[in-house]
Order: sequence, then C-alpha cells, then structure tokens
Amino acid sequence: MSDPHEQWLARWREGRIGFHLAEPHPRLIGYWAGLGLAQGTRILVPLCGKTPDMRWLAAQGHEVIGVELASEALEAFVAEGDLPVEYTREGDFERWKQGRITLHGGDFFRFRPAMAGELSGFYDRAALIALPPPTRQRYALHLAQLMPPGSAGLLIALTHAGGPAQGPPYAVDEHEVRRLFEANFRCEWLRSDEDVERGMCEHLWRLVRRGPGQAGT
Ligand SMILES: C[S@@+](CC[C@H](N)C(=O)[O-])C[C@H]1O[C@@H](n2cnc3c(N)ncnc32)[C@H](O)[C@@H]1O
Repeated sequence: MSDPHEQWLARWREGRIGFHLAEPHPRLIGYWAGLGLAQGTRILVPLCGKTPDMRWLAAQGHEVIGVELASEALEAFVAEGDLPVEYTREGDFERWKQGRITLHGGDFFRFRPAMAGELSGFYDRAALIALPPPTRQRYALHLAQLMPPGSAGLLIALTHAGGPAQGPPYAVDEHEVRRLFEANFRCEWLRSDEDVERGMCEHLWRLVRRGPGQAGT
C-alpha cells in the first residue's frame, strides 16, 4: 500500500491517530494573538484532521477553513459540535459548514484560492511535518498561492532528538523551514520546546506572506 492518500485514509479508518490532541495546542493559545489578526478574518487550517484548534480559532471570532483528505475526520469533528451542520458537494470536494467553521473534504493540493475566499491567516500544526520531503516543497508553494501578501500564520515544526528519522512525523529543521518558505514568507522563529519523553523538539514559527517584489534574501 504505497498510495500516501490511502495510507492516511487507512489510519483514520483504523483509529491510528496518535497525532490527534483532545485539547487546543498551548502554543496556538499562547501565540495566536501576536499575529494581530482581527475578529471576522478568515483562517486556513491545512491538513486539519479533527483538531479542536479549529474550534478554538472560531471562538476567537475567526472564520475557519479546514482542508482534510479523510471525510471520517471531518464527520467526527462536526459530530462533536453543537451547531447545525450544512453539507454540500462541489466538484472533488465535500463540504461541511458548522457555525464559523467550513471544512473541505479533499486533497489540499487541489484546493484553490477561489474555494478559500479572502484568507488572512493560517495555522499549521502537524501538516508540513506529515508530508514526505518532495511533497513538502509542493506544500510550501501551494500555501504561498493560497495566502495573500500581508497574511500571517503560525507553523509548528519538529525535529527528532536522535537526528533524522522516518516519518511521519518528519523532522523539519530551521534550515529546511527557511529553504521551503523564505522566498514567499518572512520566517521568524519564536521558540523551541523539548519533549523529552517523545524524544522530539517542537519549533514554533511565525510566517508572514511577502508582497510582490519582497523576495527573501
Ligand atoms: C498528522 S495529521 C495532523 C492533523 C491536524 N493538523 C492535527 O493537528 O491534529 C495530518 C493530516 O493530514 C491529512 N492529509 C494528508 N495528506 C493530505 C492531503 N493531500 N490533503 C488533505 N489532507 C491530507 C491526513 O489525513 C491527516 O489527518
């Protein structure tokens, strides 16, 4: 079974979702306000799974746009919410809308700017680091296509204590974050946190989308 999409769908079917956290991520709670994004602005959560981070963002007054391959994850997410759900299909994508949260079920790389609407921010936890090396370059470019100049986001990357290891999660160090994103985003490292038990270190970044003519150095 080498199809990466099928591998993720199988994980969801079989409940192998150790990456899922029941509570909003502490770094999201601690650092989101620092981006200065107003209430009502629209935030993209790529490869969202069923993370409660989306409900936390909606509770801050944002419109939230999640994109996820596994419908199972998105069905589980809306089932945990209290508000009524509107379900539609559009081309390759299924769509669930619940309050301020709209979930697009399908391949992130087929998700187009017109489907997202005017985005102001993004939040990536366990999205970039879920992808193998060649796909990460594609991801960084696709994110840049979706995010307009001046928009900003948080990225949580990760390294393994013992050096590179097979993923997911894949190790993505500072050098790689800058190599992938610097051309289109100003990258600012915010902090690193070691998780001794898991032998990993999480790195928090703020990324700001550059405008035309502001290419990275
Ligand atoms: C490690 S999980 C992280 C989920 C979520 N961000 C979280 O913090 O719980 C990565 C997710 O990406 C989804 N995924 C993988 N490839 C994808 C793609 N091409 N398009 C959309 N979702 C994808 C998987 O199904 C999985 O739910």
